[in-house]
Amino acid sequence: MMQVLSIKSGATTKEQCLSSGKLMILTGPSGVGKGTLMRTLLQRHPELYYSVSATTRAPRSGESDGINYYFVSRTRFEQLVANGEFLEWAEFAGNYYGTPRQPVLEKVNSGKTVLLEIELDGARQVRTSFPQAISIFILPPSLGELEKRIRSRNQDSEDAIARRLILAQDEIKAADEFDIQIVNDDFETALCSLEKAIFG
Ligand SMILES: Nc1nc2c(ncn2[C@@H]2O[C@H](COP(=O)(O)OP(=O)(O)O)[C@@H](O)[C@H]2O)c(=O)[nH]1
Ligand SMILES: Nc1ncnc2c1ncn2[C@@H]1O[C@H](COP(=O)(O)OP(=O)(O)O)[C@@H](O)[C@H]1O
Repeated sequence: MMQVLSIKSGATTKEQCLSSGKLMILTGPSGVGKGTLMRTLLQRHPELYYSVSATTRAPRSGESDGINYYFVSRTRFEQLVANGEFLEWAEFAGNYYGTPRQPVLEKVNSGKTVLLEIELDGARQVRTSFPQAISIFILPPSLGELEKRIRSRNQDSEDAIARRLILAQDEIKAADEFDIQIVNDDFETALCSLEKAIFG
């Protein structure tokens, strides 16, 4: 089925013709388990395409450039914004994050299912540019459990944790804007719901 999409690129707007590819947006507060769900999903379904974002955040231990993120300086990120290289971008907890435009469009146009794991502001931008995108919000069983998970990861400073917990409350309030809500309480159950959302 052919779909005509309107893609906003900075000040310009252009139309793209997509074949059967699907664009899935996955959003949820920090620590809810998005990364863990994504990793497991990609292991089980290597045909899915995960969009690697650019960020100005410093790499965490175990993260690699080009795999988890493209780690760039603020200056470089701002150049990429100015060149219209991002499908969407946002500032989150003091750092920039953005989705490289070209690979996502190429993969969707070639019929692939593309997964974007992005925060709320970026998700809103993509939903405006791609109304056909399917958006999923991952919820924690409680705020207390969310804090436990962020801390158990043992990767963020107290300041980063505090910022993420404040942002989490606003993000959770927006869950109803999304097409599908999944509570990540039992991991396997959440993964199964995610698979249903993606594969129907
Ligand atoms: N808008 C936007 N958000 C992103 C992008 N990449 C990652 N994020 C989001 O940025 C937030 C922070 O990510 P990260 O620093 O890896 O922290 P974590 O969510 O606590 O693991 C998360 O909500 C991510 O989903 C992107 O390309 N664009
Ligand atoms: N269903 C779950 N139950 C308990 N712990 C979980 C669950 N899902 C993820 N976690 C743990 O929560 C922590 C945060 O998960 P992570 O995937 O890094 O979150 P996010 O990418 O959303 O910030 C990790 O230690 C992960 O192992």
